[in-house]
Amino acid sequence: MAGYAVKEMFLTLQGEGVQVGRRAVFLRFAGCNLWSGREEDRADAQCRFCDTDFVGLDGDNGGRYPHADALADKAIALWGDLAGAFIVMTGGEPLLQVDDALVAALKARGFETAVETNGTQPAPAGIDWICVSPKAGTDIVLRRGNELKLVWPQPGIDPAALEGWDFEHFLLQPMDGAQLDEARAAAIAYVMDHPRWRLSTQTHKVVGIR
Ligand SMILES: C[S@@+](CC[C@H](N)C(=O)[O-])C[C@H]1O[C@@H](n2cnc3c(N)ncnc32)[C@H](O)[C@@H]1O
Ligand SMILES: Nc1nc2[nH]cc(C(=O)O)c2c(=O)[nH]1
Ligand code: SF4
Ligand SMILES: [Mg+2]
Repeated sequence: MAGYAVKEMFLTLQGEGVQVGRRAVFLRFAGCNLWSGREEDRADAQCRFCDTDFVGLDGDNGGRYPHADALADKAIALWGDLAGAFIVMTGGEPLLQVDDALVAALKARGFETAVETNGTQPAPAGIDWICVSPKAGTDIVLRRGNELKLVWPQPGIDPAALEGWDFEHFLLQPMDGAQLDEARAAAIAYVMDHPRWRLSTQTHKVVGIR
């Protein structure tokens, strides 16, 4: 179907990664290629630890946007009349939907653009900040960008094997879920032994914002 399927769009602070703490519009696209988003499918999905509801168009400012200008107009309205407009495109898997027209429409409104992606899809040119978060057992085509943010622990991925990829920053993000305390301890221990890597905490969950 034509246009962009958006789960939700809201103003918050970037909670993760090297850009943590920045005021940002979050544009969450509906749908992902590694999980249907239905709980009954989780155990058989390629990505089984997802912390996000990306199903449907029913969130704040969600819906089907017919063209890039409509989506970019809503995004800049959410940012408001301040300098330094910054947008993070996420999902779901944003690179199933982000295209040249959307990147151009966001830039025309003054946005600096960022994307959070699982790396299985190529990225259109012109995105200012690319965060790739690889998932074990998937074919990663996007092996360059600004930050590589690996959810940890993930059996089947050796961080050392990723260090040759073309990223400025390498981060381990503890896997949220029933074993979060153990995951955080494991991530800290890994970083203490491997200083090329740094810890990414999901700060939005700690401070109580979206
Ligand atoms: C919900 S994903 C959406 C973007 C894209 N599909 C991806 O996976 O990168 C956003 C970020 O949250 C991370 N994430 C998902 N579930 C998580 C969990 N249970 N604990 C920690 N990080 C998680 C992902 O790895 C990714 O970096
Ligand atoms: N505040 C906040 N920061 C985030 N950084 C990445 C997120 C995501 O779900 O992609 C996220 C999110 O959901 N909320
Ligand atoms: S790839 Fe991203 S959006 Fe898709 S299921 Fe995994 S963490 Fe969730
Ligand atoms: Mg999130």
